[in-house]
Amino acid sequence: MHVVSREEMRNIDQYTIAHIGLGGPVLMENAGRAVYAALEPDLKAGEQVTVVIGKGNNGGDGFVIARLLLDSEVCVSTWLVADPGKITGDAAYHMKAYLASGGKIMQVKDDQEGFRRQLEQAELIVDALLGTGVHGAPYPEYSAVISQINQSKAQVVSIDIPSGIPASGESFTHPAVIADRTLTLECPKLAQFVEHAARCFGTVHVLPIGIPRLAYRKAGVRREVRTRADVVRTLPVRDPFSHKGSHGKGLLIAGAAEMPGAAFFSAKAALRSGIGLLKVSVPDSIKPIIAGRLPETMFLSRDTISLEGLTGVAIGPGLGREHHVGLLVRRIVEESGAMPCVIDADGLFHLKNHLDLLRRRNVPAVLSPHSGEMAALMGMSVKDIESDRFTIAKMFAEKYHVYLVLKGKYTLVTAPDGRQVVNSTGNAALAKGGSGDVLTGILLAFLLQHKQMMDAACNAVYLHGAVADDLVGHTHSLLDVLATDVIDAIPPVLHRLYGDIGSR
Ligand SMILES: NC(=O)C1=CN([C@@H]2O[C@H](COP(=O)(O)OP(=O)(O)OC[C@H]3O[C@@H](n4cnc5c(N)ncnc54)[C@H](O)[C@@H]3O)[C@@H](O)[C@H]2O)[C@@H](O)CC1
Ligand SMILES: [K+]
Repeated sequence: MHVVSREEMRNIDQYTIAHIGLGGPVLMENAGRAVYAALEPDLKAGEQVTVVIGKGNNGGDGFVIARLLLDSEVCVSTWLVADPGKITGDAAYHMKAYLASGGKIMQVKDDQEGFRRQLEQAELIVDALLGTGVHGAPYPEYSAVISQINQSKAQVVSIDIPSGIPASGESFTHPAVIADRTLTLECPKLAQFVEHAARCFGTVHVLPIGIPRLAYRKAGVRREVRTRADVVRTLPVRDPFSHKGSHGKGLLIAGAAEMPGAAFFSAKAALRSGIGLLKVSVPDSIKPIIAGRLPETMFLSRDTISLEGLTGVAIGPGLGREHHVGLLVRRIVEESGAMPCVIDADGLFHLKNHLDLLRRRNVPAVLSPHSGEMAALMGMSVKDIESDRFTIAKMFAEKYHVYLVLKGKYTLVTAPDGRQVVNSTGNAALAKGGSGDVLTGILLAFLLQHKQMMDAACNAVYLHGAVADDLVGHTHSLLDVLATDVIDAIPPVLHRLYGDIGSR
């Protein structure tokens, strides 16, 4: 499933209308029908439904929905923020069809009191005020209606996007509808995955409206949401004649005297994610503790690290920030140029003023910062990163020729060529020390087993989140999931994913 900016959505719509020949009114009818079908199961006879309509095509969708509601058992009332005489194009087409079907229109500006009473009675509000076409802060008459909607006790369902939200995920301070549910048309818009805006969406359902995939290709959209089907299609399948050397020989450089856990979490997660052979390098002082708990691994002393015979490396979790550690990180990044190299946590810290090393590698490195680490790498604030994740990630990955795994509620994986994938799994249980170390281990293991690095990174992130979802969905709460729980719960989730591969 693609994720689009406002301009990309407009280009997709235009291509579909101009070159595929599905007219604007047809797409609008499809949109309205899809929304109606999503609403229908919850509609109750006699329920007060208020459809609030703006001047553009989002309002046009509202007219289709209102027309279909006329023939249902609910009591529908339709309110316009714009002057009906100023409604044009496809929206006017559907306004006429609505009126000709027996529908009535009220204008908010003509009956403010009536509108206020209507919102008080309403059980469901359909927000078709503004969609992807909004520019800047909603005009005053729209802002007033938005705040009335937000004060109402009714359930609010926004069509395509909560009104007022800039679709491309730009930061904003103006009012926007806070929806209980958003019925997004055709495909998610960037704003859905950007924190401030994302909080306004409520539950999201994406409703196809019949746009052919060719239109996305023509519009050059290269951003997707990772689905379970994508993971099942791309997970590596083991050759029955394979041996341990076929599944990667990895080295993990992690841990410090005061941070032994990080090395353990990464190593154990790599082992649980299928790595063939794993060597671990930790300081000698903590080796006895780690070795006792990881009998499946071999150990390399920090003083004699060599990459010979290895097929991949991960460096960073719990490494510490001393000067000599920085030298090691930079040496490894340079020497591992011909194999995948995952860099996380303190590894990223030590790279901050040496990012050019990344560009010299033959095999792109995989960096997995959270927003704080990304902010430090870029010399920006976390807020700046959060408000423009997609652009910053793309710029960074292209500039330094890396796979960037920008962690967060919607972890975003960006390839060196700018392709982007938004992860769809995971929850706030992962907001805890140790979670990132687990991901580093899964990343290392998957990079050494997948054909494509992008698939490896996306599948690792998906699995990590899916395990947390599985735990919280069955036996745990958002509070009590530990890194060790995530590692231990990898097997049942992988088991089910591999169960689905049989039929691929
Ligand atoms: N063929 C298409 O383009 C389709 C569009 N669809 C719907 O159309 C929407 C996009 O339609 P539009 O591009 O007409 O735009 P919108 O309906 O999102 O809003 C733009 C309208 O609001 C006005 N406007 C712009 N900035 C404003 C502001 N700050 N305050 C108040 N009004 C403002 C503009 O004059 C324009 O009339 C989508 O979100 C979707 O709901 C769907 O019907 C599917 C087909
Ligand atoms: K809307």
